[in-house]
Amino acid sequence: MSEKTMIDVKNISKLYKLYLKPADRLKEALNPFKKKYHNDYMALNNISFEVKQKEIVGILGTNGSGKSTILKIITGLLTPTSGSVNVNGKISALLELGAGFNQELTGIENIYLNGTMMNLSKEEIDFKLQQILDFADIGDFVYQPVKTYSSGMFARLAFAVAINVEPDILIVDEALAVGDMFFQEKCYEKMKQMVQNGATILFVSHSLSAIRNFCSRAVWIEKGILREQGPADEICEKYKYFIEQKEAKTLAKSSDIQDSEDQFEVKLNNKIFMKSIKLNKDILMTGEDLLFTISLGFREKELKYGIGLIIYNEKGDIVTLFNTIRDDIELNQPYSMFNISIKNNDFLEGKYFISVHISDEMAMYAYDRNDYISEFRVISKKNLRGLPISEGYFRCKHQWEILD
Ligand SMILES: Nc1ncnc2c1ncn2[C@@H]1O[C@H](COP(=O)(O)OP(=O)(O)OP(=O)(O)O)[C@@H](O)[C@H]1O
Repeated sequence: MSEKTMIDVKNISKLYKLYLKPADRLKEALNPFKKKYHNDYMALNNISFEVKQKEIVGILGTNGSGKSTILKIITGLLTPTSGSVNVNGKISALLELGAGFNQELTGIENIYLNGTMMNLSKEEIDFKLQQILDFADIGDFVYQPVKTYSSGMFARLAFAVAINVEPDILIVDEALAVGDMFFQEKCYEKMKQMVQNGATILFVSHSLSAIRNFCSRAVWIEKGILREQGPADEICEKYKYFIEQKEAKTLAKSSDIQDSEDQFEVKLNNKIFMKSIKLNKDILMTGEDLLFTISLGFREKELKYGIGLIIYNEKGDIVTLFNTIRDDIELNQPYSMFNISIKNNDFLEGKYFISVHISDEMAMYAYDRNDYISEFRVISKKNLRGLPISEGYFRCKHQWEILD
């Protein structure tokens, strides 16, 4: 492996000033006695790491730990409060879905817009256009404004552009999470090829299995502090154990919580945020009813939104998900409480982790994301001989027909 350093992050810190009300900013600026109207918040605290050429480095950490902030600093979208970043080559970044795209322009126009931003000439983009369209594979939608795209289509186009502009460094922030499995596989394959040809990849994901299978090394950032870095599987093991302990504590706390109490710290910037999630049971048998109750808070009333509940297994793979957008349920006014019920659950033996995402109605922008915020344990039902009724994570409802 080449030893050339492609990204050198040195002692990066990022301090945010948190104002309770927008007016406080002005009050502070005008106060003759320099009275402080804000709280300091260290989103990143003295982070250092290097990424060498042809490495695939995964960044992990719980929600709000600073993963996106460090990526934005590396790509130059944010300036650090202190420290320095040296980048050796052309970066192509897939950060928030939608960043770098103009919603009013068509897919094709956006390809040209993005190509130009990556310093490609019109001729170079003409040359790559077919490749990009083939990879995105979204048919005639490329002639429609991207605001009409589903989040999956959007991810396809954004990804197709990002990898086809031949970057030295590709930075991917959770962008693949919205794509379908087939497309994800295609992207992983393409990224592996890029690395063989000399590219370097920095990759944020909440999926431990994605980091374990895809990355050579991992950097774990927790609450703004670099907790560990090293071989991906080693760091994933440590992180998994950390999450388990953390969730055990959350669960113990959540069973004491009464109705009106907010389970999570209030997020000052979110227009919509999750206040709590409750489960009717945290240990249950296959076949019992499962009920999730999610309560939300709103800082704005005129919003369209969607809620998704994702269930992961212990490896971090998605077992299933429920999403109002995918279920064609329109939410266009503040509703403070939601029940999701699963009758006669089909889960098999194991521990399952829950994430709750609240997004805009296109699932492009996350108002609030709470990953691994709760869990439940399922005990498999046994058959008459005492054997578990099946193996795996899920047993579909089915019927045997004996025909002869
Ligand atoms: N513009 C901002 N002003 C104030 N605080 C901010 C701002 N942007 C981010 N933060 C805070 O900085 C912290 C780090 O945010 P960041 O988005 O980098 O976390 P993350 O690890 O990417 O989280 P997630 O996994 O939820 O995407 C969070 O607590 C967030 O609320």
